[in-house]
Amino acid sequence: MIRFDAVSKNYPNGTTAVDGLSLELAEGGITVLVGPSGCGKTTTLRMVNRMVEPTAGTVSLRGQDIREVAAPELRRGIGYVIQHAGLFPHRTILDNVATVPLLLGWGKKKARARAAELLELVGLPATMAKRYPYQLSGGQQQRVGVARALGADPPVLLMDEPFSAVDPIVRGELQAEFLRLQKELHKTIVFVTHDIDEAIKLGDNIAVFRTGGKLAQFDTPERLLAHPADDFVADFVGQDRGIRRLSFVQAAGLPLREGPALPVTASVAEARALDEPWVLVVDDARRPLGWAEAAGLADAGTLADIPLAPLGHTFSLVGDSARAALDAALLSPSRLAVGVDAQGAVAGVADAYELSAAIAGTGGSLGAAPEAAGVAETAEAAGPQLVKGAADPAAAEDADGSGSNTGKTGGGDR
Ligand SMILES: Nc1ncnc2c1ncn2[C@@H]1O[C@H](COP(=O)(O)OP(=O)(O)OP(=O)(O)O)[C@@H](O)[C@H]1O
Repeated sequence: MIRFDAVSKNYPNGTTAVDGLSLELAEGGITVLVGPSGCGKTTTLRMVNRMVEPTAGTVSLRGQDIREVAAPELRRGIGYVIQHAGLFPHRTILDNVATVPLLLGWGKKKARARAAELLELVGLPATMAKRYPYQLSGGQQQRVGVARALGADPPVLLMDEPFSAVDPIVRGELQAEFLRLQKELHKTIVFVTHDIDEAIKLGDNIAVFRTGGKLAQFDTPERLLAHPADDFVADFVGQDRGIRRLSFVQAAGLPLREGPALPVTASVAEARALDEPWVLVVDDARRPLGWAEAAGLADAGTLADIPLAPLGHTFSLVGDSARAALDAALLSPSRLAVGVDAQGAVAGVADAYELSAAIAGTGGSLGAAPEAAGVAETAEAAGPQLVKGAADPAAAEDADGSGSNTGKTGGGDR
C-alpha cells in the first residue's frame, strides 16, 4: 500500500541519500528499514510523509501519488514517532497526547478523553497524565510518543529509531508492547532501525540498505537469515544467523522421547533403578518439578524428600521456537530439554544433538515411548515448520495463553 517506484534523493551537495529505490510495503504489516549509518533509512521514511521530496521517482499511498495530496492532509493519516519521543516539555502528558485530536478540532473534552484512552492503550497508568515529560523515564516518554502518534488513529505509522535511546531491558519491554499493540491495531508501519536484532524481532518484512542509499535485500526475517542475497547482507545479519534462524522454526515440529521421569511420590529406590544420571521429577499432572541427580540420592524415602536441581527453562510445544528448545537443552542440568504441552505437562525430552539433527532434517527421534509417542509421532509427521511469531515468547504466550508451568519458557531468543 506504500509504494516506491524508482525513487532517488540527491542533495545539492552531491550526496545520493537514496538511489533508485523500488519497494512495495504491505498494508497492515511492519516493514523495517535497516542498514548502516547514513545509508538512507531516515530519508526513505521521510519521503512517505513528504518531509523530504524525492528528486526522482514516485511514492504512492494506496495507489495515489502522494504529490497529489497536500502535505498537511497527507500527514493526518500518518503518525510519526521519533527517537527521544520529541514531546512538548511544557505540556502535560495528557495534553501532549491530545495534541493531534485538538489540531483536528475535536474540542478539549473529547480530545482529552481520547488521550486518556491512548495512554491506557500504551500501558501507562492514568496517574501519569498530569505529569510533565521530564517527570517520566525514557521508556515511559517513548510510550507517550507512540500514544501521541496514534492520536488521530492514522492507518500509517512512521517510526524512526523509536526505541534506541533507552536501555536494552526497557527496549525489550517496549518492543514486546509494540508487537502486542500492533496485533490489536494492524497499522501499516514503517520502522527505521540500525539494529538487525530489532529488525528481525519486529519486522514482517525487512529492507536492508547499503551505504549509498541502495536496497540490498527486501525479504522476510526468515529468508534474510536463511538466504542473504550477498556477502554484505550476510555480514550485516551476523555470524550467528544459523542459530537465530531457529527462532522461526516451531518447537511443535520437534521429535521428543519419553525421558527418565517419575512422579514425586515415587521412591528413591525406583529412581535408582532407572540407572540414569538424572531423573525428571513430575507432579500428579505430569508437570515438571525439577531434576533429581542419581549420584546424590539417599538410600530411602521418596523423591519428595530430596532437593531437586532446578529445571532451567522448559519449552512449550505450543508457541515456542526450536531455538527455545535448544536453549533449554543447553541450560538443563541433565542436558535434556523438557518439552511441555499446552497444559504444562511433560510431553517428552530431547538433547541438543537430537534437536539439532531433527532441525537439520536428518531424523533425531529416538523411539518415543508410549506416553510420549502421540506427541512425538504427530510432531515428526509435521516436521519442523517455518512459522511467523514462534520466535517471540511473549507473543506466543499471549496467543495460546499457556506459557509453561515454570513461567520460564524459552527466552527472548530472536
Ligand atoms: N539535508 C541534507 N543535506 C545533505 N545531505 C544529507 C541531508 N540529509 C541527509 N543527508 C545525507 O544523506 C545520507 C542518508 O542520510 P539518512 O539520514 O537518510 O541516513 P540514515 O540511514 O537514516 O542514517 P542514520 O542511521 O545515521 O540515522 C547521509 O549521507 C546523510 O549525510
